[in-house]
Amino acid sequence: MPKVLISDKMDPKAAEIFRARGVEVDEITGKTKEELIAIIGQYDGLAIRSATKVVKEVLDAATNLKVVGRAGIGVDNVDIPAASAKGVVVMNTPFGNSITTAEHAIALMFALARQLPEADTSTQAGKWEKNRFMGVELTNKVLGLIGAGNIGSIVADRALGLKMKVVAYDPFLTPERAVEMGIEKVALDELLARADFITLHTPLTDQTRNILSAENLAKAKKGVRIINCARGGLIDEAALKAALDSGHVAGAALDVFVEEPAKASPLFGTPNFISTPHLGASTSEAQVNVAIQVAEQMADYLVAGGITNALNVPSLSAEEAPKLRPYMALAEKLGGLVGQLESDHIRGVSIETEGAAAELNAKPIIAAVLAGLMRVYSDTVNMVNAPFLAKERGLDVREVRHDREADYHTLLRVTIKLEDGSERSVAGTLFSNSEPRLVELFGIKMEADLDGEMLYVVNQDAPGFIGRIGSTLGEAGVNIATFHLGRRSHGPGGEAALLLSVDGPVPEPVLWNVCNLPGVNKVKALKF
Ligand SMILES: NC(=O)C1=CN([C@@H]2O[C@H](COP(=O)(O)OP(=O)(O)OC[C@H]3O[C@@H](n4cnc5c(N)ncnc54)[C@H](O)[C@@H]3O)[C@@H](O)[C@H]2O)C=CC1
Ligand SMILES: O=C(O)C(=O)COP(=O)(O)O
Repeated sequence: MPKVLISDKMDPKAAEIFRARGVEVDEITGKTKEELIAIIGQYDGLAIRSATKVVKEVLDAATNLKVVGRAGIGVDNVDIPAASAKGVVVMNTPFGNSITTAEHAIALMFALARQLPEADTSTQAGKWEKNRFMGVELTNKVLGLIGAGNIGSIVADRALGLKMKVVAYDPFLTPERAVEMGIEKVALDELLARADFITLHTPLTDQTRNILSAENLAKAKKGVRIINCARGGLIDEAALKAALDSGHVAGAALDVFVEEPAKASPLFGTPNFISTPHLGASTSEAQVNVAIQVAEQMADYLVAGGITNALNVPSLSAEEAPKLRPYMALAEKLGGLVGQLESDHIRGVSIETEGAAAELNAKPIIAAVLAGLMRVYSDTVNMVNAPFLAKERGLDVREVRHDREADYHTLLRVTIKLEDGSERSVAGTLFSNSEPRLVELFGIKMEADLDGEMLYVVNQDAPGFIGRIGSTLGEAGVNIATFHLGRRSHGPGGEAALLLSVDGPVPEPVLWNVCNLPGVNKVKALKF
């Protein structure tokens, strides 16, 4: 039974779903990195929010881990390249908390416009400072969105309802989408020059880090008010403090900080500064949404191999999965065959599909070929890390779809390009739409199941050879389960190949005996 650790506070629905789906679950929150490293080895899945930092050292200790599920959106607390290299799927729940977070941004915008927290503190202190708190109206003000994705577009919609004018800086926002949203797409400098309020809704990346730097804050309109419900690190906090002190920025509301938990920021106590402790996603509705989604997605993967909302591997929808699964099994076997036969000299691989196979989503099929191919280098290779490892090794991976009449209703061909420029190709099909079957091996037509322990023999076609190999194996107590043969030329006497499946591994001395039989050119034990 797969086992999941929930390491951040999560709605109880998550644990309920895991258990209902046959996944064992432990909820242990608030662990330090060292404590997490000590226990992570026993888990197949790790369900997190923003507090758990899934860094490389944690992943290195996670010897059984298959999936990290983020009950929320931002995954900057997960080392995704390290997870990919370890073959761990990283998934999030991209929509479950977006309305809630957009509402928090709007709440903070109102709070800034009317100085609500300070007015509340003063009133409850019995001061009744009616003349101290003069606010600004939102109607007709310009709201500058930095990032107009899911959350940004909900903020825009709500702001338009408040009769604000919305401008957005987002290099990936198409002009058509901007028109559809009723907003104006602008360059960052123009946004800075025009916005009365700026709200940030981008992920934290190398491009967005310090997007509101000292320089950009200086370009902002005097009296601007800034809201950040996205990530600490998007604003230079020291520069923001200086701009608030000088009055260039009239107010700032931060839900997120460079360092969290933020317990001693220089911003604390600054007039017109409002903060919340990363509450953007904290409503009961959003937390139920993300808990249900993350548990369903992780259970789908751990129990049934379905992949939804993964950030480092192509998705496999519930509709696609049953159709693709036999192809992925075929792809992995063909990759495994060429990998075991030619592991040392492969420079490139081309994956060709024809017939029914050419209609399918090729990404999972390619990943499965690469996983089979590279399993010879490490038995921890899987569909997640295989494309990553292939890239790291400089393997040239190509996909070709053929739209032509073929001998088989569906065919997958894997061709490897070797160091010396030569190519070798294997091909397979599906029998009864579900059973992977080899149909061609390095130019020799041959039908075989690639399954269990096998022996590959290349020999000179000559009478009596099959009898000799049968007796050599029989004398060593190796039972032959199936026997497949083919030859390169149509007539006798050329190169022939044998694929035998055997009931157990063939011991090394027996392999040598087979190798020493007259006419044998090559022998290789294979395992599928
Ligand atoms: N405070 C909180 O509790 C929460 C914070 N978040 C944060 O909000 C962020 C945004 O979430 P979504 O809107 O769902 O993500 P999204 O992926 O739908 O939208 C992000 C937008 O940022 C844009 N973008 C990327 N690089 C950019 C750049 N260099 N300059 C300008 N725009 C750029 C993208 O094109 C995209 O449109 C998340 O990455 C997460 O970090 C999300 C949920 C809750
Ligand atoms: O979903 C996100 O990106 C968030 O930042 C929410 O964070 P949380 O799950 O509340 O720790």
